[in-house]
Amino acid sequence: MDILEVREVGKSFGGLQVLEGISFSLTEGSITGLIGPNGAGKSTLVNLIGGADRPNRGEIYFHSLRVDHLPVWRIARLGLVRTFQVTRIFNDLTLRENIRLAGWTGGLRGRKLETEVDGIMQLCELETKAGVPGRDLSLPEQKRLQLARALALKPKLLLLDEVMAGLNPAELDRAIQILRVLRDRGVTMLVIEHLMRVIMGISDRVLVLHQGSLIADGPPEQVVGLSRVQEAYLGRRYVQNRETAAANGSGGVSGC
Ligand SMILES: Nc1ncnc2c1ncn2[C@@H]1O[C@H](COP(=O)(O)OP(=O)(O)OP(=O)(O)O)[C@@H](O)[C@H]1O
Repeated sequence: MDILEVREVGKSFGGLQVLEGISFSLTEGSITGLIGPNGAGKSTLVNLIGGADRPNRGEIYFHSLRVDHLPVWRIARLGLVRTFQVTRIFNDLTLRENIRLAGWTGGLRGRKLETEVDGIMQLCELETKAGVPGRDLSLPEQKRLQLARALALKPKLLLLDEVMAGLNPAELDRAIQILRVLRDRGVTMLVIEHLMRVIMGISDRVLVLHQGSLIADGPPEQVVGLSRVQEAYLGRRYVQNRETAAANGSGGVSGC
């Protein structure tokens, strides 16, 4: 069953057309990677889906309910939650207070709120940091707190905007593992990420944006092998050289 439907969405800023004719659906319980070169329109698209901005054209449906005119807080209460590229946490509050505040904003109270916070800290491997102020957390801990805060809003669909940037390989593996657990619990995810290792490791499907249009949609291995996707990332000349090298039997370079 589809949890999200984006129908012919377009967005411009002044005279700049940033997104045009974007249409796709997300199946419940899936992880979809959203990739594309810098400036392709990925964050803008996620802003529109999460309600932080309005499309100029088209419609967005969450569980068949039209949401593109609703405020962020109402969309979040429906279970459509996004994280931000830049970590947004409260430095003066402890880690636990940061998560509790998010849960409170999402409508949880009393014992239910505390139990939820405990479960999220355990999942995100943050229990030992419960009393540490936001400002004293390491970057990986701040990233996991960002995810934890989003989870406290009880998302059905989670929009993750580059939550793994700056993590080392071991921390990436941990973060990927957490996302897999979330999927097993039924959370649908749309993941913006420049790290192909992450995209290839967790996505059931990959969407590719280039200059405001969707240029590919399919299983990860298939999508990264498409020459139009490699051209978008690496340029036409690079792809032509690579194809010539392959035809001459001189090997190739792995794409993207
Ligand atoms: N509020 C805004 N006003 C004007 N132009 C904007 C605004 N937001 C985004 N843009 C422009 O829209 C285009 C797409 O930006 P966007 O941030 O969505 O790309 P992106 O694919 O997320 O890039 P990156 O991978 O670098 O984060 C860029 O040309 C950007 O400068």
